[in-house]
Amino acid sequence: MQGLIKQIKGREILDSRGNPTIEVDVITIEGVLGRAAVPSGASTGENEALELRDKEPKRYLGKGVTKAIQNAEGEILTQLQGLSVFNQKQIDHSMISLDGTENKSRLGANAMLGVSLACSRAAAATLNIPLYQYLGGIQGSRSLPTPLFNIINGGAHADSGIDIQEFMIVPHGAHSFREAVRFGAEVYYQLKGLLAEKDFVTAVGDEGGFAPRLDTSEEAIQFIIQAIEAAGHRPGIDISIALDPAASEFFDGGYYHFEGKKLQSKEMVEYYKNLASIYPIVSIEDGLDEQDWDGWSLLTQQLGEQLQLVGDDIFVTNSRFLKKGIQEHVANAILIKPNQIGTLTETLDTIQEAQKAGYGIVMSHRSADTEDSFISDLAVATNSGQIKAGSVARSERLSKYNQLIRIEEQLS
Ligand SMILES: C=C(OP(=O)(O)O)C(=O)O
Ligand SMILES: [Mg+2]
Repeated sequence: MQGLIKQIKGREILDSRGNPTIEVDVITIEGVLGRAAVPSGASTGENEALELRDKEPKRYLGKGVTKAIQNAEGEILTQLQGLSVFNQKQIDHSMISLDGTENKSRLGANAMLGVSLACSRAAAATLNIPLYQYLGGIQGSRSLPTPLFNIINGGAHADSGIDIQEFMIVPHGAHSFREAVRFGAEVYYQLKGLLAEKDFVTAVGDEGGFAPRLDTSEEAIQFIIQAIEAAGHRPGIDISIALDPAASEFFDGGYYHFEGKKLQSKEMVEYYKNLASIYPIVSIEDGLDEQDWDGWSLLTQQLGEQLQLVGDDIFVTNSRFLKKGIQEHVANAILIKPNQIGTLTETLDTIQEAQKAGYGIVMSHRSADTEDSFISDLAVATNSGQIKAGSVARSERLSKYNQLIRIEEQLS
Protein backbone atom coordinates (compact mmCIF):
# COMPACT_ATOMS: atom_id res chain seq x y z
CA MET A 1 0.00 0.00 0.00
CA GLN A 2 1.22 3.47 -0.92
CA GLY A 3 1.60 6.49 1.32
CA LEU A 4 1.89 4.90 4.76
CA ILE A 5 2.73 7.47 7.40
CA LYS A 6 6.25 7.00 8.71
CA GLN A 7 7.15 10.22 10.44
CA ILE A 8 5.63 13.46 11.70
CA LYS A 9 7.83 16.45 12.40
CA GLY A 10 6.53 19.72 13.82
CA ARG A 11 8.29 23.05 14.11
CA GLU A 12 7.61 26.55 15.36
CA ILE A 13 7.59 29.10 12.57
CA LEU A 14 6.41 32.71 12.76
CA ASP A 15 3.05 33.97 11.57
CA SER A 16 2.42 37.41 10.07
CA ARG A 17 1.93 39.03 13.51
CA GLY A 18 5.37 37.72 14.50
CA ASN A 19 4.00 35.04 16.82
CA PRO A 20 4.96 31.37 16.84
CA THR A 21 2.70 28.98 15.01
CA ILE A 22 2.96 25.33 14.06
CA GLU A 23 4.16 23.88 10.77
CA VAL A 24 3.90 20.12 10.31
CA ASP A 25 5.75 17.73 8.00
CA VAL A 26 4.23 14.32 7.34
CA ILE A 27 6.61 11.87 5.68
CA THR A 28 5.53 8.61 4.10
CA ILE A 29 7.50 5.35 3.90
CA GLU A 30 8.42 6.26 0.30
CA GLY A 31 9.97 9.46 1.67
CA VAL A 32 7.26 11.73 0.23
CA LEU A 33 6.77 14.95 2.19
CA GLY A 34 3.50 16.77 2.91
CA ARG A 35 3.82 20.10 4.73
CA ALA A 36 1.24 22.50 6.17
CA ALA A 37 1.28 25.57 8.42
CA VAL A 38 -1.60 26.65 10.65
CA PRO A 39 -2.77 30.30 10.90
CA SER A 40 -4.15 32.12 13.95
CA GLY A 41 -7.07 34.49 14.57
CA ALA A 42 -7.52 37.66 16.66
CA SER A 43 -11.30 38.05 16.61
CA THR A 44 -11.83 34.39 17.44
CA GLY A 45 -15.25 32.82 17.98
CA GLU A 46 -16.04 31.45 21.46
CA ASN A 47 -16.83 28.03 20.07
CA GLU A 48 -13.75 27.58 17.92
CA ALA A 49 -11.66 24.47 18.43
CA LEU A 50 -8.81 25.28 20.80
CA GLU A 51 -5.45 26.51 19.57
CA LEU A 52 -3.04 24.95 22.05
CA ARG A 53 -0.45 27.44 23.27
CA ASP A 54 2.25 27.08 25.90
CA LYS A 55 1.50 28.65 29.28
CA GLU A 56 4.53 30.93 29.40
CA PRO A 57 5.31 33.53 26.74
CA LYS A 58 8.77 33.35 25.21
CA ARG A 59 11.21 36.11 26.04
CA TYR A 60 10.54 38.14 22.92
CA LEU A 61 7.67 36.31 21.22
CA GLY A 62 4.08 35.49 22.02
CA LYS A 63 3.18 32.15 23.59
CA GLY A 64 4.77 29.23 21.77
CA VAL A 65 3.32 26.00 20.42
CA THR A 66 5.92 23.53 21.72
CA LYS A 67 3.28 21.42 23.50
CA ALA A 68 1.25 21.17 20.27
CA ILE A 69 4.43 20.05 18.48
CA GLN A 70 5.11 17.41 21.12
CA ASN A 71 1.57 16.12 20.66
CA ALA A 72 1.95 15.89 16.88
CA GLU A 73 5.33 14.16 17.07
CA GLY A 74 4.34 11.94 20.00
CA GLU A 75 0.78 10.75 20.61
CA ILE A 76 -0.55 11.64 17.16
CA LEU A 77 2.32 9.93 15.33
CA THR A 78 1.92 6.79 17.49
CA GLN A 79 -1.78 6.72 16.58
CA LEU A 80 -1.33 7.36 12.87
CA GLN A 81 1.91 5.56 12.06
CA GLY A 82 1.29 2.96 9.35
CA LEU A 83 -2.03 4.50 8.19
CA SER A 84 -2.18 5.60 4.59
CA VAL A 85 -2.29 9.32 3.84
CA PHE A 86 -5.10 8.46 1.40
CA ASN A 87 -7.37 7.56 4.33
CA GLN A 88 -8.09 11.17 5.25
CA LYS A 89 -11.33 10.37 7.08
CA GLN A 90 -9.73 7.62 9.13
CA ILE A 91 -6.75 9.83 9.96
CA ASP A 92 -8.97 12.69 11.11
CA HIS A 93 -11.44 10.55 13.03
CA SER A 94 -8.69 8.70 14.86
CA MET A 95 -7.15 12.03 15.91
CA ILE A 96 -10.58 13.21 17.08
CA SER A 97 -11.09 10.10 19.23
CA LEU A 98 -7.52 10.20 20.52
CA ASP A 99 -8.07 13.81 21.61
CA GLY A 100 -11.38 12.87 23.25
CA THR A 101 -12.59 16.43 23.96
CA GLU A 102 -15.40 18.46 22.41
CA ASN A 103 -13.11 21.30 21.29
CA LYS A 104 -9.80 19.50 20.62
CA SER A 105 -8.30 21.08 23.70
CA ARG A 106 -6.18 18.11 24.76
CA LEU A 107 -4.05 17.66 21.65
CA GLY A 108 -4.75 21.12 20.22
CA ALA A 109 -6.67 21.94 17.05
CA ASN A 110 -3.48 23.52 15.69
CA ALA A 111 -1.54 20.25 16.05
CA MET A 112 -4.42 18.23 14.59
CA LEU A 113 -5.07 20.54 11.64
CA GLY A 114 -1.36 20.73 10.80
CA VAL A 115 -1.21 16.94 10.62
CA SER A 116 -4.54 16.66 8.80
CA LEU A 117 -3.61 19.12 6.05
CA ALA A 118 -0.06 17.80 5.73
CA CYS A 119 -1.44 14.27 5.15
CA SER A 120 -3.54 15.48 2.21
CA ARG A 121 -0.51 17.30 0.78
CA ALA A 122 1.52 14.08 1.09
CA ALA A 123 -1.28 12.19 -0.70
CA ALA A 124 -1.33 14.67 -3.58
CA ALA A 125 2.47 14.58 -3.78
CA THR A 126 2.46 10.77 -3.84
CA LEU A 127 0.13 10.87 -6.85
CA ASN A 128 2.13 13.71 -8.32
CA ILE A 129 -0.97 15.82 -8.89
CA PRO A 130 -1.86 19.34 -7.73
CA LEU A 131 -3.51 19.62 -4.32
CA TYR A 132 -6.72 21.14 -5.70
CA GLN A 133 -7.08 18.21 -8.06
CA TYR A 134 -6.54 15.67 -5.28
CA LEU A 135 -9.02 17.41 -2.97
CA GLY A 136 -11.61 18.08 -5.66
CA GLY A 137 -11.47 14.82 -7.60
CA ILE A 138 -13.32 14.48 -10.86
CA GLN A 139 -16.36 16.45 -9.73
CA GLY A 140 -14.57 19.37 -8.13
CA SER A 141 -11.97 21.90 -9.22
CA ARG A 142 -14.03 23.65 -11.84
CA SER A 143 -14.36 27.26 -10.77
CA LEU A 144 -12.06 29.93 -9.43
CA PRO A 145 -13.47 31.86 -6.46
CA THR A 146 -14.29 35.56 -6.56
CA PRO A 147 -11.82 37.28 -4.23
CA LEU A 148 -12.94 39.63 -1.45
CA PHE A 149 -10.00 42.01 -0.97
CA ASN A 150 -9.81 43.64 2.44
CA ILE A 151 -8.56 47.17 1.80
CA ILE A 152 -9.43 49.02 5.02
CA ASN A 153 -8.74 47.39 8.40
CA GLY A 154 -10.46 48.25 11.67
CA GLY A 155 -11.65 46.48 14.82
CA ALA A 156 -9.21 43.99 16.34
CA HIS A 157 -7.01 44.07 13.23
CA ALA A 158 -5.72 47.65 13.42
CA ASP A 159 -5.49 50.71 15.63
CA SER A 160 -7.49 52.77 13.16
CA GLY A 161 -10.28 53.16 15.70
CA ILE A 162 -12.90 52.14 13.11
CA ASP A 163 -15.43 49.74 14.68
CA ILE A 164 -16.06 47.64 11.55
CA GLN A 165 -13.19 45.18 11.20
CA GLU A 166 -13.02 44.62 7.44
CA PHE A 167 -13.94 46.72 4.41
CA MET A 168 -13.61 44.55 1.34
CA ILE A 169 -14.05 45.05 -2.38
CA VAL A 170 -15.63 42.38 -4.54
CA PRO A 171 -14.56 42.62 -8.20
CA HIS A 172 -17.47 40.55 -9.54
CA GLY A 173 -17.26 42.30 -12.91
CA ALA A 174 -13.82 40.83 -13.65
CA HIS A 175 -13.72 38.12 -16.30
CA SER A 176 -10.96 36.05 -14.76
CA PHE A 177 -9.21 35.64 -11.44
CA ARG A 178 -6.16 37.40 -12.82
CA GLU A 179 -8.28 40.34 -13.87
CA ALA A 180 -9.95 40.38 -10.45
CA VAL A 181 -6.51 40.70 -8.81
CA ARG A 182 -5.68 43.56 -11.17
CA PHE A 183 -8.95 45.34 -10.24
CA GLY A 184 -8.06 44.86 -6.57
CA ALA A 185 -4.58 46.30 -6.98
CA GLU A 186 -5.84 49.27 -9.01
CA VAL A 187 -8.36 50.23 -6.32
CA TYR A 188 -5.85 49.63 -3.53
CA TYR A 189 -3.35 52.06 -5.01
CA GLN A 190 -5.99 54.69 -5.80
CA LEU A 191 -7.18 54.42 -2.21
CA LYS A 192 -3.65 54.97 -0.96
CA GLY A 193 -3.40 58.17 -2.99
CA LEU A 194 -6.79 59.45 -1.84
CA LEU A 195 -5.96 58.83 1.82
CA ALA A 196 -2.54 60.47 1.49
CA GLU A 197 -4.10 63.50 -0.21
CA LYS A 198 -6.27 64.02 2.89
CA ASP A 199 -3.25 63.52 5.18
CA PHE A 200 -4.34 60.17 6.55
CA VAL A 201 -1.64 57.60 7.34
CA THR A 202 -1.28 54.86 4.76
CA ALA A 203 0.23 52.30 7.13
CA VAL A 204 -1.56 48.96 7.03
CA GLY A 205 -3.32 46.67 9.51
CA ASP A 206 -2.98 42.92 10.12
CA GLU A 207 -4.58 41.89 6.84
CA GLY A 208 -2.76 44.46 4.71
CA GLY A 209 -5.61 46.95 4.31
CA PHE A 210 -5.03 50.60 5.17
CA ALA A 211 -5.73 51.68 8.73
CA PRO A 212 -6.58 55.40 8.58
CA ARG A 213 -7.98 57.07 11.70
CA LEU A 214 -11.45 57.73 10.35
CA ASP A 215 -14.42 58.72 12.53
CA THR A 216 -17.03 56.49 10.96
CA SER A 217 -17.40 53.37 8.87
CA GLU A 218 -19.41 55.36 6.37
CA GLU A 219 -16.38 57.55 5.75
CA ALA A 220 -14.33 54.42 4.99
CA ILE A 221 -16.96 53.27 2.50
CA GLN A 222 -17.00 56.68 0.82
CA PHE A 223 -13.22 56.57 0.37
CA ILE A 224 -13.54 53.11 -1.19
CA ILE A 225 -16.25 54.25 -3.61
CA GLN A 226 -14.05 57.15 -4.68
CA ALA A 227 -11.09 54.79 -5.13
CA ILE A 228 -13.16 52.41 -7.27
CA GLU A 229 -14.17 55.32 -9.51
CA ALA A 230 -10.65 56.76 -9.62
CA ALA A 231 -9.43 53.35 -10.81
CA GLY A 232 -11.90 53.58 -13.70
CA HIS A 233 -14.40 51.01 -12.43
CA ARG A 234 -18.11 51.33 -11.74
CA PRO A 235 -19.17 50.86 -8.10
CA GLY A 236 -21.90 48.25 -7.88
CA ILE A 237 -21.39 47.08 -11.47
CA ASP A 238 -17.72 46.13 -11.74
CA ILE A 239 -16.84 46.21 -8.07
CA SER A 240 -19.05 46.08 -4.97
CA ILE A 241 -18.40 46.22 -1.24
CA ALA A 242 -18.41 43.53 1.45
CA LEU A 243 -18.14 44.19 5.19
CA ASP A 244 -17.08 42.12 8.17
CA PRO A 245 -18.07 44.13 11.25
CA ALA A 246 -17.01 41.17 13.48
CA ALA A 247 -19.75 42.42 15.80
CA SER A 248 -18.93 40.00 18.66
CA GLU A 249 -15.96 42.29 19.30
CA PHE A 250 -18.15 45.31 20.12
CA PHE A 251 -21.04 43.49 21.79
CA ASP A 252 -21.04 43.79 25.55
CA GLY A 253 -23.70 43.59 28.25
CA GLY A 254 -26.51 43.06 25.74
CA TYR A 255 -25.64 46.09 23.59
CA TYR A 256 -23.59 46.91 20.52
CA HIS A 257 -21.14 49.66 21.42
CA PHE A 258 -20.84 51.10 17.97
CA GLU A 259 -19.43 54.45 16.94
CA GLY A 260 -20.05 56.03 20.32
CA LYS A 261 -23.61 54.70 20.57
CA LYS A 262 -25.16 51.87 22.59
CA LEU A 263 -27.42 49.99 20.17
CA GLN A 264 -29.83 47.06 20.34
CA SER A 265 -29.84 44.31 17.70
CA LYS A 266 -32.75 45.88 15.85
CA GLU A 267 -30.96 49.21 15.70
CA MET A 268 -27.86 47.52 14.24
CA VAL A 269 -30.12 45.87 11.64
CA GLU A 270 -31.57 49.29 10.79
CA TYR A 271 -28.04 50.67 10.49
CA TYR A 272 -27.06 47.93 8.00
CA LYS A 273 -30.32 48.34 6.10
CA ASN A 274 -29.71 52.02 5.70
CA LEU A 275 -26.07 51.51 4.70
CA ALA A 276 -27.07 48.91 2.09
CA SER A 277 -29.69 51.28 0.67
CA ILE A 278 -27.06 53.97 0.05
CA TYR A 279 -23.93 52.01 -0.96
CA PRO A 280 -23.33 49.02 -3.26
CA ILE A 281 -22.89 46.51 -0.43
CA VAL A 282 -23.35 42.86 -1.42
CA SER A 283 -22.22 40.98 1.68
CA ILE A 284 -22.13 41.46 5.46
CA GLU A 285 -20.30 38.96 7.67
CA ASP A 286 -20.85 38.76 11.44
CA GLY A 287 -23.16 41.76 11.45
CA LEU A 288 -24.28 40.68 14.93
CA ASP A 289 -22.84 38.89 17.96
CA GLU A 290 -22.19 35.13 17.91
CA GLN A 291 -24.75 34.55 20.73
CA ASP A 292 -27.41 36.88 19.34
CA TRP A 293 -29.42 34.24 17.45
CA ASP A 294 -32.66 36.24 17.68
CA GLY A 295 -30.93 39.29 16.27
CA TRP A 296 -29.47 37.16 13.49
CA SER A 297 -32.98 35.89 12.62
CA LEU A 298 -34.20 39.45 12.34
CA LEU A 299 -31.16 40.45 10.27
CA THR A 300 -31.77 37.52 7.91
CA GLN A 301 -35.50 38.31 7.61
CA GLN A 302 -34.81 41.94 6.85
CA LEU A 303 -31.79 41.68 4.58
CA GLY A 304 -31.36 38.03 3.60
CA GLU A 305 -33.15 38.41 0.26
CA GLN A 306 -31.00 41.28 -0.80
CA LEU A 307 -27.57 40.59 0.71
CA GLN A 308 -25.22 37.77 1.44
CA LEU A 309 -25.13 37.38 5.23
CA VAL A 310 -22.09 35.38 6.26
CA GLY A 311 -21.77 33.56 9.58
CA ASP A 312 -18.23 33.41 10.93
CA ASP A 313 -18.11 33.49 14.77
CA ILE A 314 -21.68 32.18 14.97
CA PHE A 315 -20.91 29.00 12.94
CA VAL A 316 -17.15 28.57 13.54
CA THR A 317 -16.95 26.18 10.53
CA ASN A 318 -18.80 23.65 12.69
CA SER A 319 -21.63 21.68 11.07
CA ARG A 320 -23.48 21.53 14.41
CA PHE A 321 -23.88 25.32 14.58
CA LEU A 322 -24.45 25.55 10.83
CA LYS A 323 -27.32 23.03 11.04
CA LYS A 324 -28.95 25.14 13.76
CA GLY A 325 -28.52 28.18 11.51
CA ILE A 326 -30.12 26.42 8.55
CA GLN A 327 -33.07 25.29 10.69
CA GLU A 328 -33.60 28.73 12.17
CA HIS A 329 -33.08 30.60 8.89
CA VAL A 330 -30.04 32.39 10.23
CA ALA A 331 -27.59 33.80 7.66
CA ASN A 332 -27.40 32.56 4.07
CA ALA A 333 -23.66 31.94 3.82
CA ILE A 334 -20.81 30.61 5.93
CA LEU A 335 -17.19 31.59 6.38
CA ILE A 336 -14.87 28.58 6.20
CA LYS A 337 -11.72 28.71 8.34
CA PRO A 338 -10.26 25.20 8.68
CA ASN A 339 -8.53 26.01 11.97
CA GLN A 340 -11.85 26.91 13.61
CA ILE A 341 -12.79 23.23 13.47
CA GLY A 342 -9.40 21.51 13.34
CA THR A 343 -9.48 18.79 10.66
CA LEU A 344 -9.82 18.67 6.88
CA THR A 345 -12.61 16.06 7.02
CA GLU A 346 -14.79 18.20 9.27
CA THR A 347 -14.09 21.27 7.12
CA LEU A 348 -15.23 19.37 4.01
CA ASP A 349 -18.33 18.07 5.85
CA THR A 350 -19.33 21.61 6.83
CA ILE A 351 -18.82 22.87 3.28
CA GLN A 352 -20.97 20.04 1.94
CA GLU A 353 -23.70 20.72 4.49
CA ALA A 354 -23.74 24.41 3.52
CA GLN A 355 -23.83 23.66 -0.20
CA LYS A 356 -26.72 21.21 0.28
CA ALA A 357 -28.71 23.93 2.02
CA GLY A 358 -27.92 26.50 -0.68
CA TYR A 359 -25.75 28.58 1.66
CA GLY A 360 -22.93 30.58 0.09
CA ILE A 361 -19.33 29.75 0.99
CA VAL A 362 -16.51 32.19 1.66
CA MET A 363 -13.17 30.43 2.09
CA SER A 364 -11.05 32.39 4.55
CA HIS A 365 -7.57 33.08 5.86
CA ARG A 366 -6.91 34.24 9.46
CA SER A 367 -5.67 37.65 10.54
CA ALA A 368 -2.30 36.11 11.47
CA ASP A 369 -1.40 33.88 8.56
CA THR A 370 1.58 32.28 6.89
CA GLU A 371 2.77 31.78 3.32
CA ASP A 372 0.84 28.49 3.18
CA SER A 373 -1.80 28.64 0.44
CA PHE A 374 -3.82 25.53 1.29
CA ILE A 375 -7.11 27.46 1.33
CA SER A 376 -6.64 28.48 -2.31
CA ASP A 377 -6.56 24.87 -3.46
CA LEU A 378 -9.42 24.05 -1.11
CA ALA A 379 -11.52 26.90 -2.55
CA VAL A 380 -11.09 25.58 -6.09
CA ALA A 381 -11.54 21.94 -5.05
CA THR A 382 -14.87 22.66 -3.35
CA ASN A 383 -16.06 25.28 -5.85
CA SER A 384 -16.53 27.59 -2.88
CA GLY A 385 -17.34 30.55 -5.11
CA GLN A 386 -15.58 33.13 -2.91
CA ILE A 387 -12.35 33.58 -0.97
CA LYS A 388 -11.16 36.30 1.38
CA ALA A 389 -7.44 36.49 2.03
CA GLY A 390 -6.78 40.13 2.87
CA SER A 391 -5.34 42.90 0.74
CA VAL A 392 -3.12 42.76 -2.31
CA ALA A 393 0.06 43.93 -0.64
CA ARG A 394 1.41 41.52 1.96
CA SER A 395 3.02 38.26 1.02
CA GLU A 396 1.10 36.01 3.42
CA ARG A 397 -2.07 37.29 1.68
CA LEU A 398 -0.62 37.22 -1.82
CA SER A 399 0.50 33.62 -1.42
CA LYS A 400 -3.22 32.73 -1.61
CA TYR A 401 -4.08 35.00 -4.54
CA ASN A 402 -0.92 34.13 -6.48
CA GLN A 403 -1.61 30.42 -6.06
CA LEU A 404 -5.08 31.00 -7.52
CA ILE A 405 -3.53 32.78 -10.51
CA ARG A 406 -1.42 29.64 -11.11
CA ILE A 407 -4.40 27.31 -10.71
CA GLU A 408 -6.45 29.39 -13.14
CA GLU A 409 -3.67 29.04 -15.69
CA GLN A 410 -3.61 25.25 -15.19
CA LEU A 411 -7.38 24.88 -15.44
CA SER A 412 -7.58 26.88 -18.64
C1 LIG B 1 -10.34 36.66 9.33
C2 LIG B 1 -10.97 37.11 10.40
O1 LIG B 1 -10.29 37.52 11.52
P1 LIG B 1 -9.59 36.58 12.59
O2 LIG B 1 -8.68 35.66 11.88
O3 LIG B 1 -8.88 37.57 13.48
O4 LIG B 1 -10.70 35.85 13.30
C3 LIG B 1 -12.43 37.26 10.45
O5 LIG B 1 -12.99 37.68 11.47
O6 LIG B 1 -13.11 36.92 9.48
MG1 LIG C 1 -15.06 37.39 10.40
